[in-house]
Amino acid sequence: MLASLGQIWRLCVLCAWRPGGRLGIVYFAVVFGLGLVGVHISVRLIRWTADFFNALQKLDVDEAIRQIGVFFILIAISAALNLSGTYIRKLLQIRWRRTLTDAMLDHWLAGKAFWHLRARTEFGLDNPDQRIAEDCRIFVFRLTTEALELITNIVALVSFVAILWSLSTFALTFTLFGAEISIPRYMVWAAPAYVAISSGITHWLGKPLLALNVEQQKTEADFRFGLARFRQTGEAVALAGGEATERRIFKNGFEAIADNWRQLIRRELILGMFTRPYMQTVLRIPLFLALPAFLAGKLTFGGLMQIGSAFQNVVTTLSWFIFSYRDLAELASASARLDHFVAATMEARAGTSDVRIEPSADGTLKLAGLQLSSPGGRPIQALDDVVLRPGETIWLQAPSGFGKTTLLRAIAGLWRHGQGRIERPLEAASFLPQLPYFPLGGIAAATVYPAAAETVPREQVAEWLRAVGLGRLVDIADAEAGAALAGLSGGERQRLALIRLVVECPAWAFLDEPTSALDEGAERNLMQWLRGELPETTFVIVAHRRPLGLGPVRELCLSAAPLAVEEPTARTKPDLVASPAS
Ligand SMILES: Nc1ncnc2c1ncn2[C@@H]1O[C@H](COP(=O)(O)OP(=O)(O)OP(=O)(O)O)[C@@H](O)[C@H]1O
Repeated sequence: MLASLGQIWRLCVLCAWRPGGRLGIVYFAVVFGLGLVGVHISVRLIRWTADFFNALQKLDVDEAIRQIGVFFILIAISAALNLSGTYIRKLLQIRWRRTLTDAMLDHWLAGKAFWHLRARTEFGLDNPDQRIAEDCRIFVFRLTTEALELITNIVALVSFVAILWSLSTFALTFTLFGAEISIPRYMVWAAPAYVAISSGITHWLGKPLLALNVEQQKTEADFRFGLARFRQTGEAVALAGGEATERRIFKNGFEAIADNWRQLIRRELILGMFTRPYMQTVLRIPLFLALPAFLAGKLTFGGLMQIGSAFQNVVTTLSWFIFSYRDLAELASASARLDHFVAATMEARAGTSDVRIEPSADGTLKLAGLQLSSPGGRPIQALDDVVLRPGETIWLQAPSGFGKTTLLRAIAGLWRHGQGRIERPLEAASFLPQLPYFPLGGIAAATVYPAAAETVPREQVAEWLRAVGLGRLVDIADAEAGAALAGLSGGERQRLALIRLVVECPAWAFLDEPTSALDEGAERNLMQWLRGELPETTFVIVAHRRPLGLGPVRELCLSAAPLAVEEPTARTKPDLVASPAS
């Protein structure tokens, strides 16, 4: 309980104290103010109940008609308050959802936490995308609804108890085991006692809902992610004929949803078996309790209805916890997931590493004592100390799985597992991964990524596209690129991605198998064009064959780390072969 309150508080600070979120506090105050006026109207309605029923008892037609008019005015005000309160609350919800989503995106992107969190194993974080999209929505929606109701209910409770106190002047007198017992103002004590017992039962019955809600959100997100991933990898599945396997995976994913759902609805049913009759009886109980006083002539008919109405309001207000239990459980589970998300991103960012990255004083790239390993500690690659000088073109080669990509990740500052020192020039470096990423948007946006499409002149983009043999994309450079990009061959994608280097114009470019899908002629032409565009750039290229078209190449050969590759012929001694420039 205290842990949940702490989580909710931390998230509230994220919503309300960020730029754009503070105005939400004003909205919150306005909705709260409207809620207070609403409480006042409810109090007035209790008095109206007495006036109206007393007029009926006295058969006073004029007064009864006047009270009907008063009733409609009160209801009209109440409806206006309710509608305007709901409208402003929704404005508040979108505002705080935006600030909370911004905060979560900041946490996810800062310090490349998203990269460290990409596998759920290391930090135990599942579906970060769902936490940002869905849990932020649930949290803000539930928070603004439940918190406002809670505060308004507390104020309302004070008002209604005061009325009940002033009306319950009579005592309940009865005989128990020969002793006469009298409980003064028993209507006032009956209400909290009734609700306290009921709340205890509700909490006892509904407690498992919290864990079940968390699990439900996780299974739903896993299923959705599986479908989205399938959409992206459809071609591989179609070619492999993997539909039956995919079907089985989806079936298992949905079974996990359905299994948890069954447990959830069973638990809700058990809770409902208590809360449903409670909701229905709560409106009748006060009449039964006040009946002795009415029959003894201590209350008028109007007084009976008024006290019944006051009691109902007290009990309904006190019962907020019971009625809202399911929603509160949802708020608590969304808070727990978001809080865990924030903690995991902070932990991922703060993670220390024995692979030290330091600025290089002389513009060279130095690797010293570098031994990278897998997250589990298995040595991956071995490399003797080496110095790479500006202006060189370096070909980094080794058999598959020896750790070439991992080395580039370490140089980029992403890979933390292992030890050693990397001295890097401070100037901008560009990294091109094996599978280039294409963002949503037009061809132009995909071409100049990560720069924004608007920052590069259209004619320039067209010129580059023609230069790499993709002139046919020029006419649709601004159109939605989805279909056109899906139709690009592997080699065409690599050509498109290489344009990005020209946009960035880096001092150092680290390329991971940039031309693996191109024939030698196309590779030579493309790389000659690239060298012409980037005469000063130092290229470090991971490839299985000697890069063409970039002039003299220095070859670095990565060797297997001890026990890194389970082959009978694997070398056990690290060795580095640096051939002279050729
Ligand atoms: N996140 C990870 N967790 C565990 N092992 C990993 C992880 N990433 C890479 N590895 C392992 O590290 C080793 C080196 O992988 P890497 O991708 O660097 O090889 P590579 O030389 O680039 O291979 P290829 O030429 O096939 O692309 C492999 O055995 C791989 O399974």
